Amino acid sequence: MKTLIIYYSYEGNSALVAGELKKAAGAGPSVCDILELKTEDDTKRTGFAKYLWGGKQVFTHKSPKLKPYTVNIEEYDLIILGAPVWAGSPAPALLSFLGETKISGKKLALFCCHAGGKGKALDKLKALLPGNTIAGEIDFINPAGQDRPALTKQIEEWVKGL
Ligand SMILES: Cc1cc2nc3c(=O)[nH]c(=O)nc-3n(C[C@H](O)[C@H](O)[C@H](O)COP(=O)(O)O)c2cc1C
Repeated sequence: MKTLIIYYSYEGNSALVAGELKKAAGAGPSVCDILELKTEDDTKRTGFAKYLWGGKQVFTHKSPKLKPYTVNIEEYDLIILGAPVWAGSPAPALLSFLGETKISGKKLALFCCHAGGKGKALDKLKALLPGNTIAGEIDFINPAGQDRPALTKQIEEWVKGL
């Protein structure tokens, strides 16, 4: 089984989940690669400016330019896609990736991180991935602030079911 995790994280929560997923999906003989999406503009904003800047991207459908990456989707049996929720949608950086890289006929699993209001983020993500099989979806409430062993266990269980 060869798995690829593709994720974007602005504040580390989705990165934490991706790291735990890699440990779980890469256990034993399985192989798990990881692709972190990074935006050209990697300025760290805080407070109200952060929500204004991020929310504007969502509402104007302006997906940011990504830093160069290489990926060969066809190599993988399972692709896990994840991002934080921004204004009820997947963070635009993940949408930039999906606009550039066609994923079709694959087995996928989706995750998102949020602060308690995931809205329809995972449904919106699924709508962008027609022609694939969605094997699982899961969401986490700011996991960086939660009990780590419980998170690890939850992720191991989820990965087993994919
Ligand atoms: C621009 C912006 C918009 C956000 N919108 C939402 C939202 O609609 N609902 C929610 O529950 N959390 C929202 N959040 C909080 C993040 O989804 C949450 O903290 C998540 O765990 C961050 O993941 P990350 O650390 O991987 O970036 C927003 C955060 C930002 C920066």
